[in-house]
Amino acid sequence: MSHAWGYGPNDGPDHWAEGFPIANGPRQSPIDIVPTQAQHDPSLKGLKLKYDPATAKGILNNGHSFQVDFTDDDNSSTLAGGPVIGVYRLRQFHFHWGSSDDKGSEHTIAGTKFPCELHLVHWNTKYPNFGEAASKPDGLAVVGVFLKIGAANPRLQKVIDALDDIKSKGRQTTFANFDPKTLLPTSLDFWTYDGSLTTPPLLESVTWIVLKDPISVSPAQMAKFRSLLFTPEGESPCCMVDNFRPPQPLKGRKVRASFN
Ligand SMILES: CCCSc1c(F)c(F)c(S(=O)(=O)NC)c(F)c1F
Ligand SMILES: [Zn+2]
Repeated sequence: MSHAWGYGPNDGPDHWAEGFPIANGPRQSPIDIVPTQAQHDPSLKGLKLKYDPATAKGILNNGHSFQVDFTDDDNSSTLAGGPVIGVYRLRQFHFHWGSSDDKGSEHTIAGTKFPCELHLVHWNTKYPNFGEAASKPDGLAVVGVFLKIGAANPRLQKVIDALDDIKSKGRQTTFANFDPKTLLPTSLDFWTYDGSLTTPPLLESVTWIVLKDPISVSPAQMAKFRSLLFTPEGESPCCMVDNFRPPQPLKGRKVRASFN
């Protein structure tokens, strides 16, 4: 039975538990991060991110978001340090955003929503491949970065310029020579907690690393995100907006901060 899911009134986050009962599990994501309730953990190491631009492969409209995929058959692009043990390989990055600037992020900060959130997905090299890792409690590490409305972000422009080629679901094109480190804020201060994928299959395999500082995005750049379609060519067009899951119950989890 196919578990078709989306973000609409009939297949959106309120319905996901029908096909994915883990949606009501103990470590679901995203969450509302309350800075005053996060505990500074001085034992947390600094994030070690090493990304080789040559590993950038392609950009795809997957019908839920768009993703930039990376070759992950060696340790050319990796995450280590921070809250994780060992080395995690970069698999892809993608975004979640709103239909207007007052919503769009998945994580929130003391109830504050951002217009967009970037996710960089990495998998633990103690497992043989991404698929195996995605099913293990320490299998994935996702770096989340908030985007806030401001000046146009030149670091986003190469991604934005590719969107015209992937307007509809299933469209993809090459996307070479890109260093995702250029998308990160100067400070790598972060909050971390144990969570899940925020889209089906909602696997509880993600160590979340949410950066404290946002990067900028302009209204015109956000308009380009919102010009994408959830739908394939030939179907009545449905704008790709509001592709975010709302915050989920913390269920006793602790959020740690790498900073004071
Ligand atoms: C079967 C997963 C394919 S890779 C992937 C993804 F495509 C995705 F969208 C998210 S997310 O939950 O939406 N954001 C963290 C992930 F975590 C992922 F690992
Ligand atoms: Zn995501």
